[in-house]
Amino acid sequence: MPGEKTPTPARTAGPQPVQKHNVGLPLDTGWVAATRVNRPAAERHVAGLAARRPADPAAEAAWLLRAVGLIDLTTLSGDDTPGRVRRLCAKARNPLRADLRAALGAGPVTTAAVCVYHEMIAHARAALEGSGLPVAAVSTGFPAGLSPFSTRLAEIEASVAAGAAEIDIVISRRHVLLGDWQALYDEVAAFRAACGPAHMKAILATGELGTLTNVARASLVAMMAGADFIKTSTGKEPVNATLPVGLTMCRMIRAYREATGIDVGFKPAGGISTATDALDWLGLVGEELGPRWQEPALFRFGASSLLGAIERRLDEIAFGAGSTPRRHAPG
Ligand SMILES: O=C[C@H](O)COP(=O)(O)O
Repeated sequence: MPGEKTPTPARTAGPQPVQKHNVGLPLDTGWVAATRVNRPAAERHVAGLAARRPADPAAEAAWLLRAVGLIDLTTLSGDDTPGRVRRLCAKARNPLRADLRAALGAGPVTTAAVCVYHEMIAHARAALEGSGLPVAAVSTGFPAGLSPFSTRLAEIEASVAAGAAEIDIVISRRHVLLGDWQALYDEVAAFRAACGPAHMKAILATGELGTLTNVARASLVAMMAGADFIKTSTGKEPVNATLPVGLTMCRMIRAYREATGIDVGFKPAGGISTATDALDWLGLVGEELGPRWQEPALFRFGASSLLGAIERRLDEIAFGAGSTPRRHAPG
């Protein structure tokens, strides 16, 4: 692990196959009510992932190269500037140094996308021109999702018009906490309609949903309402992506697929910042959903600092321990 076999070292750089939209289902409240999750069982299950990380450095490097191609490289800060976004996009186009790729025998690689606030879409689009890399925009009053509903819809429409190919919406947590599944369904379905041709990722903000049962039910309702991806967190909650939450969401993606034949993508996000985190998440989706969920059409890491950590670990593998301080600025 993570997965049945070592992957090809690096995915081809550039545009990736686009997954068809999830057409959704009418809200099935019976299915939602019957869905429950046992937290101790979920915690026991994910505790085994560490033991299944790749044992040899070549396999680890291959999985880490795979992980680079799955990152939605993100900046979501109040002090974002066009210059910061341009530097981020340069990194997305060319995430690993040529000497490091050569030492690892890897071909060209890019991240999966760049993820920014609405105001930065035009700058990201300009900086990514010709690369085929999509721009994802967080939306609907990210991160809290508490602006007026009409404003949230207008924000989606403005971001699609500005060229965002992927829209990361946030749900109203209160609908989950109050068990108002119809309100959640209606909200996500309206967001889906506003996205038009853009792919929609539904951020559940799982750290604010209280229980894994709520995470499972919210996942199901978001998929019924047409989410193309379900995403754990904004990165701004006190608790962001955790493996028990990830297991729960993967199991719901599997259940939805078994019931409908529709593949919904998964995006863990928030606090994923080490190479071993990346290996554990890839192991989880490989075990629960299979190798198609280790490709960018169905899996993304939402992360601002994961790429640097992977690069440092690949450096150690390629050039030996002690290489990192010479090659990377601290931090
Ligand atoms: O969607 C992406 C997250 O906001 C990134 O969170 P992070 O800064 O903890 O990696």
